[in-house]
Amino acid sequence: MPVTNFDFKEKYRYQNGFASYLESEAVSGALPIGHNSPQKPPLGLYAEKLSGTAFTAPRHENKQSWLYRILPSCSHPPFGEATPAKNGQEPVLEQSPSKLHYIPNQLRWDPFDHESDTDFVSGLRLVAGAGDPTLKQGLGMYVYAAGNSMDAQSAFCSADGDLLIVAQDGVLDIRTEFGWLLVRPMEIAVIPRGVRYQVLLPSGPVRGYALELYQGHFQLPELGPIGSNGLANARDFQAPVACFSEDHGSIALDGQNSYTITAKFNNTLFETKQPHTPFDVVAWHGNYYPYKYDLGRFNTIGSISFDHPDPSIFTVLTGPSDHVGTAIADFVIFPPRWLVGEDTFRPPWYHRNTMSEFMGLITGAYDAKKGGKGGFVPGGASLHNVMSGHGPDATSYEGARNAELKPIKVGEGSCAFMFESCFMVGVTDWGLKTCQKVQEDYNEHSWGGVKVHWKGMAALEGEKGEKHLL
Ligand SMILES: O=C(O)Cc1cc(O)ccc1O
Ligand SMILES: [Fe+2]
Repeated sequence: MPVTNFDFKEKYRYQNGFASYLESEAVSGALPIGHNSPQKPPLGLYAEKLSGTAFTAPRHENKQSWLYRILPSCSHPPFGEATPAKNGQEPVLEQSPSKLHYIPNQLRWDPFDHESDTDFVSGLRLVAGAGDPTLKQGLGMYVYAAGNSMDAQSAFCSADGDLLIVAQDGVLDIRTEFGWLLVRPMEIAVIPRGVRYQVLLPSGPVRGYALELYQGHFQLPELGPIGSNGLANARDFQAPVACFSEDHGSIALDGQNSYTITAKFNNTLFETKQPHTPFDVVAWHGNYYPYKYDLGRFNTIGSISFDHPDPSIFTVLTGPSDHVGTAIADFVIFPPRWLVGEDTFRPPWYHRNTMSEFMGLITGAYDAKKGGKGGFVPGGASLHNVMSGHGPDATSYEGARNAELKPIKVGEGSCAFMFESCFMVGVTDWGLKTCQKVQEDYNEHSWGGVKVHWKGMAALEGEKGEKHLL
């Protein structure tokens, strides 16, 4: 049996702060003092650097960590093609632009099915995406559904990007090289490019959403005139503490290797087997590490006078492009909040956006869309691609148009979210057809009933006794 130190280490202790320079040692004395790579690192460990940016990236962007581990991560035979999952379920990752469907229609999905035969990796399904991980450009939008923990002797990693996981149903207990993250519904986690991890399901099946950012890293949005606090506060992000296992087998790469490492590389899965656990990091320091965040801690800001603000005020994390203010991907939430706007149509306005908007619902209902069968429901999704017109469904519009404008709290017990991207996204075959969740009557259901409120010129003339035509 692998010897672990879980029993005497508090498994769910975290270190707080966003993009902080952190350090953690599971055995005291494991971190070299004043050195990164001494001739003989303490306790017989290997020093290994994990870079999240080019070595020469400017200081304010530079991301890297030093890992002090029992064996270096290169100690494995070459990767080969991944063996098909035992249950025949395979992840859906295909993202070549020629295989994506670019369509101007508004799309909405019924809740994606729970799956019992999959684990987190085989249960990953690419729904939509843009760009190309080989060029470190673009993003992928996923849903996942898993009924099983990943094998205790396995790890997954992606060379394609940073994965932001939105837990919708069920708990993810994520073991990473840096330590453990427990991620419950209404929490998110970010696993940076390259970090090895294993997803366990302590309380049964899980379902959720994920966004892989092929380019750059997530950061907190600028706060501008909001000031120095608000939205997602840096101190509420939590990073793991070091936690390791001692099972290092024999160093020989002899074919008797028991630990499977699955690597996602250009949206293709590769696999190798090594005799030693990948979770052998005894200590680490740096600013490139996985983290989690409880969306309940979001400090929501809104209008206290009139008009519905842009949803950018709800940005939790942003993956910036090279063009200031234009995101490869924003992660935005719609948490419970007070609406007090005077003489204001309070739900989102009708609009067409140069950005694409993929939305999901973690729990509850969204104030611009009906729930219920055929509506926007938890575990489902919608996509309003570049310039696809959308807005409240007819019922929500009429309700808000006629509502008494007293202060009300919307979204009590609910949380929708949006992955907003500057790219036109293509939908996969799985997303459009195989999943069989696309709501054929989305347009009719939502906007088929929008009424004409325009009184007509004749009535206006009658009312005012003059022509309004210029
Ligand atoms: O389309 C949506 O429902 C998301 C959204 C919400 C909002 O408050 C303003 C703009 C917007 O795109
Ligand atoms: Fe929108």
